[in-house]
Formats: sequence, structure tokens, C-alpha cells
Amino acid sequence: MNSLKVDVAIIGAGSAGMSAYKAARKHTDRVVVIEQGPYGTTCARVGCMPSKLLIAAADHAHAVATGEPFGVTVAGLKIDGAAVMARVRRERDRFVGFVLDTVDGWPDAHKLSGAARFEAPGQLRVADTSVEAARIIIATGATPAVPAGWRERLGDRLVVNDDVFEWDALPESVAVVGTGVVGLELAQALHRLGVRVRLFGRSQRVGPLTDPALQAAVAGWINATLPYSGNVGEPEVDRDGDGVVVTWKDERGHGRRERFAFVLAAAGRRPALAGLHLDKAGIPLDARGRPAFDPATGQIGDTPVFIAGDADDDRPVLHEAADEGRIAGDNAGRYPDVRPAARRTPLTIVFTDPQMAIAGASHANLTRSGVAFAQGAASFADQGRARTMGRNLGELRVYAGKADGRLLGAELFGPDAEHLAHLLAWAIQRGDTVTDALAAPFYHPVVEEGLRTALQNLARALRDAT
Ligand SMILES: Cc1cc2nc3c(=O)[nH]c(=O)nc-3n(C[C@H](O)[C@H](O)[C@H](O)COP(=O)(O)OP(=O)(O)OC[C@H]3O[C@@H](n4cnc5c(N)ncnc54)[C@H](O)[C@@H]3O)c2cc1C
Ligand SMILES: NC(=O)c1ccc[n+]([C@@H]2O[C@H](COP(=O)([O-])OP(=O)(O)OC[C@H]3O[C@@H](n4cnc5c(N)ncnc54)[C@H](O)[C@@H]3O)[C@@H](O)[C@H]2O)c1
Repeated sequence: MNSLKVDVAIIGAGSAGMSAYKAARKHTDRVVVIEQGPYGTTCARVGCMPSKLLIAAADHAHAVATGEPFGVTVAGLKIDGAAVMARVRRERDRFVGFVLDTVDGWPDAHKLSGAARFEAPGQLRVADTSVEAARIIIATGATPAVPAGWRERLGDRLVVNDDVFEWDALPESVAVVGTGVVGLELAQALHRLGVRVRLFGRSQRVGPLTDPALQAAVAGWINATLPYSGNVGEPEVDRDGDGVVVTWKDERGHGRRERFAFVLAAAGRRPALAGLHLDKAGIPLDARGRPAFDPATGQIGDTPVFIAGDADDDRPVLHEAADEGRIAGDNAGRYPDVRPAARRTPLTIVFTDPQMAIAGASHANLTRSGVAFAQGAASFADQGRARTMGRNLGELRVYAGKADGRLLGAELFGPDAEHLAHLLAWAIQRGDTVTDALAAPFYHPVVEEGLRTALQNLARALRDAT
């Protein structure tokens, strides 16, 4: 048995763990990062980057296939699945390579390979190494949730996002289960690339938007955009030779069945905490067995244990994982002088077409909070620039406090929502009022003019409310 004594042990070398390492090293050199799998991070290897590469290919295919209204048609459109996946993997490997370069720059003494688990407070076990750590950061990420029994029943015909980006070619057909972010992005991309896709929703809910008007707009869009079966609960799945038969009831209660080459489980992601033996860590756990922590410091209770990234299930997106890692690393390094850090305005983007986004507080959060707020809406149906591009689908809602006119949040479904949501998130974080936002320049013709319409409507709603 080897033994190691450090000031800070970081479990997980993902985006959160890597920024925790950088921050902790500013305080001490006695740091170790423990990683059970390959380096490279979920984001670069199987998440943000390869999914956006696949979407980029799909967008090209879609543009070529839908040029007719502009008088541009291409005869003999061909989608070469092997070439599509070759680019996805080649570019993905490039992004992973940058991460590997960073890890290569760390001293060997700071890296330990294997799965970590707690043996006692301050005591970890990694294969045949015992690690005594004054402070510990849990940055273990999350893993795809697969409905019970599906792995056993479907074997290699069941895939999760990780598997998709290892494909050498595009399959003939895929049943995508789950209408969250992963399911929507991948289902639309595969559909546009010529794969026969059916998307299955457990409920009527599609995507993260909470405003009833936008939920309705998204529901109308999904039905028109790809084969979709909503409200089916958990579909029945059975292995059938080299494929899978999916059985479900449609909205009229009629039994339906369809055969696919693969089932893609996009049924959510769960914090990777199971193998850590948290019961031995000496930390407070909530009713679900998850660490009770402070998002401003990353600290779990008043213990020297911290948590960051998808492992804490708070804001499971890349820039927040990196922030949380930095905060936890800094505090673990300076412990017991634990300091709260400012968090950014929440921002969520779904890279479908049209995109969905939430900047600041969602409609559901505002309603739950009881704050008095007004809203302004705008549709993209007749928005000038969106119409020129033939991307005039969707709408947006902007919310502001009735008391002071400050922007509180927004939900968007429409063209270039990723950019509009950034503008809004920045304005919200600055504390801008609707008047401040309307005083900013708006060029012509741009989709931002659609945002201006919503802000003008919001200003009117605020005036009417007084
Ligand atoms: C398909 C997909 C697309 C996404 N797209 C986007 C996007 O466009 N934009 C965005 O902002 N976010 C996106 N995300 C989310 C983003 O990828 C995550 O929020 C982020 O990568 C989380 O980083 P992390 O460090 O918490 O976890 P990870 O990067 O997963 O790191 C956790 C590490 O811990 C290791 N580990 C786990 N348990 C142990 C143990 N016991 N011992 C040792 N090591 C352990 C794991 O092997 C892993 O390397 C996407 C996610 C997915 C799945
Ligand atoms: N663009 C991005 O930023 C991006 C992209 C992908 C993933 N992510 C991150 O990854 C996280 C996880 O995404 P996700 O889409 O896997 O999760 P999600 O929680 O967004 O959606 C899960 C979906 O699966 C459904 N579901 C759950 N259990 C089911 C079951 N047994 N049968 C059928 N359906 C079931 C849910 O109803 C829901 O529609 C997101 O919250 C997001 O933070 C971000």
C-alpha cells in the first residue's frame, strides 16, 4: 500500500477539477488530482464540443436542403455519414488535445490515476494508494441516467451521448428518449443528417423553457420539425436481432411500435457520487444522499470538503463548472479562511434551430418567488431580419420588476437566441432597467430589433402597471 499526504485532493479532472487545481495551486504545491478515466473532460470529449460539431454538420445539410424558397437548389444532395463523423471526431480530438496539453504540463506528483472513495473523513483510497488530505474537492461530474433494465435488455443497441461521438458512420435510425437539452440537440441534428429519428417525451414538456406561451410555441414547433411522440411516459424497449423495437401509446391511446437501429437514452444526467462512499466522508447529506453545500463557497457544511461542477447538480453547464471549480479550489487552498464568491447571472442555451435560451430568472422562478413583475413579448414571425433569412420562427419574453423596472429575466425561442440571451444576461447582471436597455444602439436590420420590440412592450406594460 502506497501512501500520500496532501493539503488538497481533487477528485475528478474535468472542467471543474482542472480549474480547482489551478486555483488551489496558488495556495499550496501539495495538491493531487485523482482521475479514474481518460483525461480530456466531458465537455471536450463527449459533451459541448462534439455535439456542436454534429450540429454544425446538420445545419449545413439543412441549409442545402432548404434553399428552394431562395431560388437556390442543389441537385443530388449527399450526406456522407462517415465523413460527417470523421470531422466530428477529428475536431473533437483537437479540442481534447488542448486539454491533454494542459494536463501534461502538471507535475507527475500531482496526478493519480484510479477511482477515489472515502475511507474516513480526510482519508481517500485510490487503488492501492491511501491519500490523506487536509481538504478534499469533489468534482466528479455527472453520468447519463439510463432507465432501469434498459442496459441489460438492449446491450450495445442502447447508446448515450458518449457512444454517439464514437460512431464511424451515421446509423440508419435512432429512437431518442428524453426531450431535455441532450435529446433535443442530438435528435434534431441526426434528423437533419438523414437519420430516421423519433423523439420520445415522457410528458408534454419539451426543453427547459417555462413560460407557458413559449412552451406552447415549442410544442407546435417540435411536432412540425421531426417525428415526435410526447406524453408517452417511459416507452417499452425490446432487443430485436441487431435492433430495438420501441412500443408506446399515441395521444389517442392507440398502440404503436417502430424498429430502430439504436435507442439513445437522453433521460437526464445524475451527479457521479455513487462510488464515493460519502457516508464515510463526515459531511452533511440531504434526504437524497447528496452533499448539502453553499453555492457561494462550494463548502459542504462547515467541513473541509468542497464540491464543484455537475457533481453538485446546481448549474450543470460548462462555464459554471469552471467557476465552481475555481471557487472551491481557492477556498480549499486558503481553508479555513473560506470566502464567498459572486456568481454570474444564470444563462442556459439550447443549440437547436430555432435556439432556446433563458437569461436571468425564468418565468417559473419569478412566479415562484412571488416578486411583482411585468413582461414584454415579441414574435419573430414578422421580424424583418429573421424574415429575410427565412428564419422567422419563434418569440421571446422579457421580464422586469414592477417596483423599479429592472430587468430580471428572459426566455427566448428563436433565431440567434444565443446572442440575444447574452445581451440580456449582461444587462441583467449590470442591473439595467428597461429604459437603460432601450437607450442602447440597435442597428438595422438585425434580430436585436426583435428584442427592442419586446423591451418596448415591456416598458408599456410597466407604465400600465403604475
Ligand atoms: C451531450 C452534452 C452536451 C453538452 N453541451 C453543453 C454546452 O453546449 N454548453 C455547456 O455549457 N455545457 C454543455 N454540457 C454540460 C457540460 O459538459 C458540463 O456541465 C461540464 O462538462 C461539467 O464539468 P465537470 O468538471 O463537472 O464534469 P466532468 O468533465 O464530467 O469531470 C468529472 C471527472 O470526474 C471523474 N470521476 C468521477 N468519479 C470519480 C472518482 N470516484 N474518482 C476519480 N475520478 C472520478 C470523471 O472520470 C471525469 O473525468 C453538455 C453535456 C453533455 C452531456
Ligand atoms: N446546450 C447546453 O448547454 C447543454 C447541452 C446538453 C446538455 N447540457 C447539460 O446536461 C444536462 C443534462 O441534459 P439532459 O438532456 O440529459 O437532461 P434534462 O434533465 O434536460 O432532460 C431529461 C429528459 O429526460 C426525460 N426523462 C427522464 N427520465 C425518463 C424516463 N425514464 N423515460 C423517458 N424520459 C425520461 C425527462 O422528462 C426530460 O425530458 C442539462 O441540464 C444541461 O445542463 C447542456
